[in-house]
Amino acid sequence: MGTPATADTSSPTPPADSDLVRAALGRPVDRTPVWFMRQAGRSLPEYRALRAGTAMLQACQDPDLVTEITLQPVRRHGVDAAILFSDIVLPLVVAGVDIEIKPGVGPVVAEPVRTVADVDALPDLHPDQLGFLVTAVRRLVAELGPTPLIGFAGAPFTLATYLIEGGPSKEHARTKAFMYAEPEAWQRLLTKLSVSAAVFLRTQVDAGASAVQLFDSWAGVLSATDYAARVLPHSRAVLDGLGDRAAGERDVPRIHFGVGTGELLPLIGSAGADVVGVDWRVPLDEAARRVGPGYSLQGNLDPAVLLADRDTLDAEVRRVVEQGRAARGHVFNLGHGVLPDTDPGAITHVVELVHELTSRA
Ligand SMILES: Cc1c2[nH]c(c1CCC(=O)O)Cc1[nH]c(c(CCC(=O)O)c1C)Cc1[nH]c(c(CCC(=O)O)c1C)Cc1[nH]c(c(C)c1CCC(=O)O)C2
Repeated sequence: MGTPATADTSSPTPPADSDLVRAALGRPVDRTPVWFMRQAGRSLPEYRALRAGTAMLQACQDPDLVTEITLQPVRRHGVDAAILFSDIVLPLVVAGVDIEIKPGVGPVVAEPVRTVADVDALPDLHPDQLGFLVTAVRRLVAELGPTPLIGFAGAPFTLATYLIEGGPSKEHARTKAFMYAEPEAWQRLLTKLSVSAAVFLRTQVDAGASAVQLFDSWAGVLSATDYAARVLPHSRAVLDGLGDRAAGERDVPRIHFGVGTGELLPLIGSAGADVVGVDWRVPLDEAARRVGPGYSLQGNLDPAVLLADRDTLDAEVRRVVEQGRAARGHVFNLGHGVLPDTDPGAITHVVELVHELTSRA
Protein backbone atom coordinates (compact mmCIF):
# COMPACT_ATOMS: atom_id res chain seq x y z
CA MET A 1 0.00 0.00 0.00
CA GLY A 2 1.01 3.64 -0.10
CA THR A 3 0.74 3.53 -3.89
CA PRO A 4 -1.70 6.07 -5.33
CA ALA A 5 -4.99 4.41 -6.19
CA THR A 6 -5.63 6.34 -9.37
CA ALA A 7 -3.49 7.28 -12.33
CA ASP A 8 -4.69 10.87 -12.21
CA THR A 9 -3.13 12.09 -8.98
CA SER A 10 -2.46 15.52 -10.46
CA SER A 11 -6.18 16.40 -10.29
CA PRO A 12 -6.85 18.88 -7.51
CA THR A 13 -10.59 18.05 -7.55
CA PRO A 14 -11.70 16.90 -4.11
CA PRO A 15 -14.03 13.86 -4.06
CA ALA A 16 -16.94 16.08 -2.97
CA ASP A 17 -16.66 17.83 -6.35
CA SER A 18 -16.04 14.68 -8.43
CA ASP A 19 -18.06 13.74 -11.49
CA LEU A 20 -19.77 11.04 -9.42
CA VAL A 21 -21.06 13.48 -6.82
CA ARG A 22 -21.95 16.09 -9.44
CA ALA A 23 -23.86 13.61 -11.63
CA ALA A 24 -25.67 12.31 -8.56
CA LEU A 25 -26.82 15.82 -7.64
CA GLY A 26 -27.71 16.79 -11.23
CA ARG A 27 -24.78 19.18 -11.69
CA PRO A 28 -22.65 19.43 -14.87
CA VAL A 29 -19.92 16.81 -15.28
CA ASP A 30 -16.68 16.60 -17.29
CA ARG A 31 -17.68 13.10 -18.39
CA THR A 32 -20.19 10.49 -17.27
CA PRO A 33 -18.87 8.79 -14.13
CA VAL A 34 -18.77 5.00 -14.16
CA TRP A 35 -18.40 2.32 -11.49
CA PHE A 36 -19.73 -1.22 -11.16
CA MET A 37 -21.79 -2.87 -8.49
CA ARG A 38 -19.67 -5.78 -7.18
CA GLN A 39 -16.53 -4.33 -8.76
CA ALA A 40 -14.63 -5.31 -5.61
CA GLY A 41 -14.16 -9.05 -5.46
CA ARG A 42 -15.83 -11.50 -7.81
CA SER A 43 -13.97 -11.35 -11.10
CA LEU A 44 -10.52 -10.14 -10.04
CA PRO A 45 -7.70 -12.71 -9.68
CA GLU A 46 -5.85 -10.34 -7.32
CA TYR A 47 -8.96 -10.40 -5.08
CA ARG A 48 -9.10 -14.19 -5.03
CA ALA A 49 -5.39 -14.34 -4.16
CA LEU A 50 -5.77 -11.88 -1.29
CA ARG A 51 -8.95 -13.44 0.11
CA ALA A 52 -7.62 -17.03 0.02
CA GLY A 53 -7.91 -18.59 3.46
CA THR A 54 -10.02 -15.81 5.01
CA ALA A 55 -13.79 -16.15 5.41
CA MET A 56 -15.77 -13.38 3.67
CA LEU A 57 -17.23 -11.85 6.83
CA GLN A 58 -13.84 -12.04 8.55
CA ALA A 59 -12.23 -10.19 5.63
CA CYS A 60 -14.87 -7.44 5.90
CA GLN A 61 -13.73 -6.68 9.47
CA ASP A 62 -10.01 -6.50 8.66
CA PRO A 63 -9.09 -2.88 7.75
CA ASP A 64 -5.97 -3.96 5.82
CA LEU A 65 -7.92 -6.37 3.61
CA VAL A 66 -10.87 -3.99 3.23
CA THR A 67 -8.58 -1.18 2.12
CA GLU A 68 -6.64 -3.26 -0.37
CA ILE A 69 -9.67 -5.05 -1.90
CA THR A 70 -11.56 -1.77 -2.23
CA LEU A 71 -8.61 -0.18 -4.06
CA GLN A 72 -7.99 -3.08 -6.47
CA PRO A 73 -10.71 -2.25 -9.03
CA VAL A 74 -9.90 1.47 -8.89
CA ARG A 75 -6.29 0.78 -9.79
CA ARG A 76 -7.10 -1.79 -12.43
CA HIS A 77 -10.10 -0.22 -14.20
CA GLY A 78 -9.82 3.52 -13.53
CA VAL A 79 -13.43 3.65 -12.33
CA ASP A 80 -14.75 6.98 -11.02
CA ALA A 81 -15.63 5.66 -7.57
CA ALA A 82 -14.59 3.02 -5.08
CA ILE A 83 -17.20 1.02 -3.21
CA LEU A 84 -16.33 -0.19 0.25
CA PHE A 85 -15.58 -3.90 0.43
CA SER A 86 -18.17 -5.15 2.90
CA ASP A 87 -21.51 -6.94 2.80
CA ILE A 88 -25.10 -6.01 3.55
CA VAL A 89 -25.28 -8.56 6.40
CA LEU A 90 -22.19 -7.19 8.19
CA PRO A 91 -24.07 -4.87 10.61
CA LEU A 92 -26.09 -7.88 11.77
CA VAL A 93 -22.97 -10.00 12.20
CA VAL A 94 -21.19 -7.27 14.16
CA ALA A 95 -24.25 -6.93 16.40
CA GLY A 96 -24.01 -10.64 17.18
CA VAL A 97 -26.31 -12.47 14.74
CA ASP A 98 -24.85 -15.83 13.64
CA ILE A 99 -24.51 -15.53 9.84
CA GLU A 100 -22.06 -17.14 7.47
CA ILE A 101 -21.54 -16.32 3.79
CA LYS A 102 -21.26 -19.63 1.97
CA PRO A 103 -19.17 -19.30 -1.21
CA GLY A 104 -21.36 -19.28 -4.31
CA VAL A 105 -24.52 -19.39 -2.18
CA GLY A 106 -24.73 -16.25 -0.10
CA PRO A 107 -25.63 -15.38 3.48
CA VAL A 108 -26.93 -18.24 5.63
CA VAL A 109 -28.52 -17.42 9.01
CA ALA A 110 -28.03 -20.05 11.77
CA GLU A 111 -31.30 -19.24 13.57
CA PRO A 112 -33.79 -17.58 11.21
CA VAL A 113 -36.27 -15.03 12.56
CA ARG A 114 -39.62 -16.81 12.49
CA THR A 115 -41.58 -15.58 15.54
CA VAL A 116 -42.44 -12.31 17.24
CA ALA A 117 -40.10 -13.33 20.09
CA ASP A 118 -37.28 -13.80 17.56
CA VAL A 119 -37.79 -10.22 16.36
CA ASP A 120 -37.62 -8.83 19.88
CA ALA A 121 -34.49 -10.88 20.65
CA LEU A 122 -32.49 -9.44 17.73
CA PRO A 123 -29.44 -7.58 19.08
CA ASP A 124 -28.97 -3.88 18.34
CA LEU A 125 -25.86 -2.49 16.62
CA HIS A 126 -23.84 0.04 18.63
CA PRO A 127 -21.56 2.57 16.91
CA ASP A 128 -18.70 1.59 19.24
CA GLN A 129 -18.65 -1.86 17.57
CA LEU A 130 -17.58 -0.24 14.30
CA GLY A 131 -14.00 0.82 15.03
CA PHE A 132 -12.68 -1.39 12.22
CA LEU A 133 -14.99 0.40 9.79
CA VAL A 134 -13.86 3.87 10.82
CA THR A 135 -10.22 2.79 10.43
CA ALA A 136 -10.84 1.28 6.98
CA VAL A 137 -12.84 4.23 5.63
CA ARG A 138 -10.36 6.84 6.89
CA ARG A 139 -7.46 4.93 5.40
CA LEU A 140 -9.30 4.53 2.10
CA VAL A 141 -10.22 8.19 1.85
CA ALA A 142 -6.55 9.10 2.36
CA GLU A 143 -5.40 6.57 -0.28
CA LEU A 144 -8.09 7.43 -2.83
CA GLY A 145 -7.28 11.14 -3.08
CA PRO A 146 -9.69 12.63 -5.63
CA THR A 147 -11.66 9.40 -6.17
CA PRO A 148 -14.86 9.28 -4.10
CA LEU A 149 -15.64 6.36 -1.81
CA ILE A 150 -19.20 5.05 -1.85
CA GLY A 151 -20.39 3.68 1.47
CA PHE A 152 -23.34 1.32 1.55
CA ALA A 153 -25.85 -0.61 3.60
CA GLY A 154 -28.59 -3.14 2.98
CA ALA A 155 -32.12 -1.77 3.17
CA PRO A 156 -34.43 -3.07 5.92
CA PHE A 157 -36.59 -5.17 3.58
CA THR A 158 -33.72 -6.99 1.86
CA LEU A 159 -32.06 -7.72 5.22
CA ALA A 160 -35.40 -9.00 6.56
CA THR A 161 -35.61 -11.47 3.67
CA TYR A 162 -32.28 -13.05 4.69
CA LEU A 163 -33.18 -13.12 8.39
CA ILE A 164 -36.61 -14.67 7.83
CA GLU A 165 -35.84 -17.06 4.97
CA GLY A 166 -32.56 -18.08 6.65
CA GLY A 167 -30.70 -17.70 3.35
CA PRO A 168 -31.13 -16.73 -0.29
CA SER A 169 -34.64 -17.27 -1.71
CA LYS A 170 -36.51 -16.63 -4.95
CA GLU A 171 -40.12 -16.10 -3.88
CA HIS A 172 -39.51 -14.65 -0.41
CA ALA A 173 -42.76 -16.38 0.59
CA ARG A 174 -41.90 -16.73 4.30
CA THR A 175 -40.96 -13.06 4.42
CA LYS A 176 -44.23 -11.96 2.87
CA ALA A 177 -46.22 -14.37 5.05
CA PHE A 178 -44.64 -12.83 8.16
CA MET A 179 -45.24 -9.32 6.84
CA TYR A 180 -48.98 -10.04 6.38
CA ALA A 181 -49.52 -12.21 9.48
CA GLU A 182 -47.57 -10.14 12.00
CA PRO A 183 -47.85 -6.52 10.90
CA GLU A 184 -46.77 -5.06 14.24
CA ALA A 185 -43.75 -7.32 14.65
CA TRP A 186 -42.91 -6.60 11.00
CA GLN A 187 -42.83 -2.87 11.74
CA ARG A 188 -40.62 -3.51 14.78
CA LEU A 189 -38.26 -5.70 12.75
CA LEU A 190 -37.92 -3.16 9.95
CA THR A 191 -37.47 -0.35 12.48
CA LYS A 192 -34.60 -2.26 14.12
CA LEU A 193 -33.02 -2.91 10.74
CA SER A 194 -33.39 0.72 9.71
CA VAL A 195 -31.68 1.89 12.88
CA SER A 196 -28.70 -0.42 12.33
CA ALA A 197 -28.46 0.52 8.62
CA ALA A 198 -28.51 4.21 9.59
CA VAL A 199 -25.74 3.69 12.18
CA PHE A 200 -23.69 1.76 9.61
CA LEU A 201 -24.10 4.45 6.93
CA ARG A 202 -23.59 7.37 9.27
CA THR A 203 -20.32 5.84 10.49
CA GLN A 204 -19.06 5.59 6.90
CA VAL A 205 -20.11 9.15 6.05
CA ASP A 206 -18.62 10.61 9.23
CA ALA A 207 -15.35 8.79 8.44
CA GLY A 208 -15.26 10.40 4.98
CA ALA A 209 -17.39 8.48 2.44
CA SER A 210 -18.50 10.82 -0.38
CA ALA A 211 -21.76 9.07 -1.33
CA VAL A 212 -23.88 6.19 -0.08
CA GLN A 213 -25.91 3.46 -1.72
CA LEU A 214 -28.82 1.74 -0.01
CA PHE A 215 -29.25 -1.75 -1.53
CA ASP A 216 -32.84 -2.93 -1.47
CA SER A 217 -31.96 -5.69 -3.91
CA TRP A 218 -35.13 -7.76 -3.47
CA ALA A 219 -37.76 -4.98 -3.07
CA GLY A 220 -38.95 -5.73 -6.61
CA VAL A 221 -40.84 -8.79 -5.34
CA LEU A 222 -43.39 -6.47 -3.68
CA SER A 223 -46.43 -4.73 -5.13
CA ALA A 224 -46.24 -0.94 -5.15
CA THR A 225 -49.00 -0.85 -2.52
CA ASP A 226 -47.19 -3.15 -0.09
CA TYR A 227 -43.86 -1.46 -0.77
CA ALA A 228 -45.31 1.99 -0.08
CA ALA A 229 -47.09 1.01 3.14
CA ARG A 230 -44.84 -1.61 4.69
CA VAL A 231 -41.30 -0.91 3.48
CA LEU A 232 -40.76 2.60 2.11
CA PRO A 233 -41.13 4.44 5.47
CA HIS A 234 -38.29 2.36 6.90
CA SER A 235 -35.98 2.96 3.94
CA ARG A 236 -36.84 6.66 4.19
CA ALA A 237 -35.85 6.62 7.86
CA VAL A 238 -32.42 5.29 6.85
CA LEU A 239 -31.88 7.87 4.12
CA ASP A 240 -33.30 10.76 6.16
CA GLY A 241 -31.03 9.70 9.03
CA LEU A 242 -28.11 11.00 6.99
CA GLY A 243 -29.27 14.59 7.40
CA ASP A 244 -31.50 17.12 5.73
CA ARG A 245 -29.84 18.59 2.65
CA ALA A 246 -32.39 21.41 2.48
CA ALA A 247 -31.22 22.45 5.95
CA GLY A 248 -27.65 22.45 4.62
CA GLU A 249 -26.65 19.62 6.92
CA ARG A 250 -24.58 17.70 4.42
CA ASP A 251 -24.09 17.09 0.75
CA VAL A 252 -23.53 13.36 0.52
CA PRO A 253 -25.65 11.97 -2.32
CA ARG A 254 -27.85 8.96 -1.69
CA ILE A 255 -28.25 6.21 -4.28
CA HIS A 256 -31.20 3.84 -3.81
CA PHE A 257 -31.23 0.58 -5.77
CA GLY A 258 -33.26 -2.58 -6.22
CA VAL A 259 -33.69 -5.28 -8.89
CA GLY A 260 -36.96 -5.68 -10.81
CA THR A 261 -38.27 -2.36 -9.50
CA GLY A 262 -39.74 -1.02 -12.76
CA GLU A 263 -43.13 -0.49 -11.11
CA LEU A 264 -41.55 0.96 -7.97
CA LEU A 265 -39.12 3.48 -9.48
CA PRO A 266 -40.97 6.66 -8.41
CA LEU A 267 -41.38 5.25 -4.90
CA ILE A 268 -37.71 4.25 -4.70
CA GLY A 269 -36.88 7.87 -5.53
CA SER A 270 -39.37 9.36 -3.09
CA ALA A 271 -37.85 7.40 -0.19
CA GLY A 272 -35.19 10.11 0.02
CA ALA A 273 -32.85 9.33 -2.89
CA ASP A 274 -30.86 11.65 -5.12
CA VAL A 275 -30.14 8.82 -7.52
CA VAL A 276 -32.42 5.94 -8.47
CA GLY A 277 -30.62 2.75 -9.45
CA VAL A 278 -32.26 0.99 -12.39
CA ASP A 279 -31.78 -2.62 -13.48
CA TRP A 280 -31.53 -3.58 -17.18
CA ARG A 281 -35.26 -4.18 -17.67
CA VAL A 282 -36.36 -0.55 -18.04
CA PRO A 283 -34.49 1.69 -20.53
CA LEU A 284 -33.08 4.80 -18.84
CA ASP A 285 -35.12 7.26 -20.91
CA GLU A 286 -38.28 5.48 -19.78
CA ALA A 287 -36.95 5.33 -16.20
CA ALA A 288 -36.31 9.08 -16.33
CA ARG A 289 -39.93 9.60 -17.37
CA ARG A 290 -41.13 7.41 -14.50
CA VAL A 291 -39.09 9.08 -11.72
CA GLY A 292 -39.55 12.65 -12.96
CA PRO A 293 -37.08 15.54 -13.10
CA GLY A 294 -35.91 15.56 -9.47
CA TYR A 295 -33.66 12.51 -9.64
CA SER A 296 -30.48 11.31 -11.31
CA LEU A 297 -30.28 7.72 -12.55
CA GLN A 298 -27.69 4.97 -12.13
CA GLY A 299 -27.37 1.98 -14.43
CA ASN A 300 -28.20 -0.02 -16.39
CA LEU A 301 -26.11 -2.25 -18.66
CA ASP A 302 -27.19 -5.90 -18.38
CA PRO A 303 -24.30 -7.62 -16.51
CA ALA A 304 -24.59 -10.53 -18.98
CA VAL A 305 -23.65 -8.20 -21.85
CA LEU A 306 -20.12 -8.11 -20.38
CA LEU A 307 -19.92 -11.79 -21.40
CA ALA A 308 -20.85 -11.01 -25.03
CA ASP A 309 -18.64 -10.15 -28.03
CA ARG A 310 -17.07 -6.66 -28.25
CA ASP A 311 -19.42 -5.35 -30.97
CA THR A 312 -22.51 -6.25 -28.94
CA LEU A 313 -20.93 -4.84 -25.79
CA ASP A 314 -20.03 -1.55 -27.48
CA ALA A 315 -23.49 -1.16 -29.02
CA GLU A 316 -25.16 -1.74 -25.66
CA VAL A 317 -22.84 0.71 -23.88
CA ARG A 318 -23.64 3.34 -26.50
CA ARG A 319 -27.37 2.72 -26.09
CA VAL A 320 -27.19 3.08 -22.30
CA VAL A 321 -25.13 6.29 -22.60
CA GLU A 322 -27.61 7.76 -25.09
CA GLN A 323 -30.70 6.83 -23.08
CA GLY A 324 -29.01 8.12 -19.93
CA ARG A 325 -28.93 11.61 -21.44
CA ALA A 326 -32.66 11.82 -20.70
CA ALA A 327 -31.94 11.82 -16.95
CA ARG A 328 -31.09 14.83 -14.76
CA GLY A 329 -27.72 13.19 -14.22
CA HIS A 330 -26.36 9.76 -15.15
CA VAL A 331 -24.01 7.48 -13.23
CA PHE A 332 -23.07 4.65 -15.58
CA ASN A 333 -23.23 1.21 -13.92
CA LEU A 334 -24.59 -2.25 -14.51
CA GLY A 335 -28.21 -3.14 -13.86
CA HIS A 336 -26.99 -5.49 -11.09
CA GLY A 337 -23.64 -6.82 -9.85
CA VAL A 338 -20.70 -8.02 -11.94
CA LEU A 339 -21.15 -11.74 -12.71
CA PRO A 340 -18.40 -14.02 -11.38
CA ASP A 341 -17.20 -15.18 -14.83
CA THR A 342 -16.71 -11.68 -16.21
CA ASP A 343 -13.41 -10.93 -17.97
CA PRO A 344 -11.85 -7.98 -16.10
CA GLY A 345 -10.64 -6.68 -19.47
CA ALA A 346 -14.25 -6.13 -20.57
CA ILE A 347 -14.85 -3.98 -17.48
CA THR A 348 -11.80 -1.82 -18.16
CA HIS A 349 -12.94 -1.48 -21.78
CA VAL A 350 -16.39 -0.23 -20.72
CA VAL A 351 -14.84 2.41 -18.47
CA GLU A 352 -12.72 3.69 -21.35
CA LEU A 353 -15.61 3.66 -23.80
CA VAL A 354 -18.01 5.53 -21.50
CA HIS A 355 -15.35 8.17 -20.87
CA GLU A 356 -14.61 8.49 -24.59
CA LEU A 357 -18.29 8.80 -25.51
CA THR A 358 -19.07 11.42 -22.88
CA SER A 359 -15.96 13.63 -22.55
CA ARG A 360 -16.84 17.29 -22.98
CA ALA A 361 -13.45 18.30 -24.38
C1 LIG B 1 -27.89 -9.10 -1.79
C2 LIG B 1 -26.53 -8.59 -1.41
C3 LIG B 1 -25.56 -9.28 -0.66
N1 LIG B 1 -24.45 -8.47 -0.55
C4 LIG B 1 -24.68 -7.31 -1.22
C5 LIG B 1 -25.98 -7.35 -1.74
C6 LIG B 1 -26.64 -6.24 -2.48
C7 LIG B 1 -26.15 -6.15 -3.87
C8 LIG B 1 -26.75 -7.16 -4.78
O1 LIG B 1 -27.98 -7.18 -4.94
O2 LIG B 1 -25.96 -7.89 -5.41
C9 LIG B 1 -23.80 -6.14 -1.34
C10 LIG B 1 -22.35 -6.34 -1.50
N2 LIG B 1 -21.62 -7.49 -1.28
C11 LIG B 1 -20.31 -7.22 -1.52
C12 LIG B 1 -20.18 -5.85 -1.85
C13 LIG B 1 -18.81 -5.20 -2.01
C14 LIG B 1 -18.64 -4.07 -2.81
C15 LIG B 1 -18.84 -4.30 -4.29
O3 LIG B 1 -17.93 -4.81 -4.93
O4 LIG B 1 -19.92 -3.93 -4.80
C16 LIG B 1 -21.46 -5.30 -1.87
C17 LIG B 1 -21.90 -3.90 -2.20
C18 LIG B 1 -19.19 -8.15 -1.42
C19 LIG B 1 -19.45 -9.60 -1.55
N3 LIG B 1 -20.51 -10.32 -1.04
C20 LIG B 1 -20.35 -11.66 -1.34
C21 LIG B 1 -19.12 -11.81 -2.03
C22 LIG B 1 -18.54 -13.12 -2.50
C23 LIG B 1 -17.82 -13.72 -1.35
C24 LIG B 1 -16.69 -14.58 -1.78
O5 LIG B 1 -15.81 -14.08 -2.51
O6 LIG B 1 -16.69 -15.72 -1.34
C25 LIG B 1 -18.56 -10.53 -2.15
C26 LIG B 1 -17.22 -10.16 -2.78
C27 LIG B 1 -21.24 -12.77 -0.94
C28 LIG B 1 -22.69 -12.51 -1.00
N4 LIG B 1 -23.35 -11.54 -0.29
C29 LIG B 1 -24.68 -11.54 -0.63
C30 LIG B 1 -24.89 -12.57 -1.58
C31 LIG B 1 -26.21 -12.90 -2.22
C32 LIG B 1 -23.65 -13.18 -1.78
C33 LIG B 1 -23.37 -14.45 -2.58
C34 LIG B 1 -23.26 -14.26 -4.02
C35 LIG B 1 -21.81 -14.14 -4.40
O7 LIG B 1 -21.06 -15.13 -4.21
O8 LIG B 1 -21.42 -13.09 -4.90
C36 LIG B 1 -25.68 -10.62 -0.06
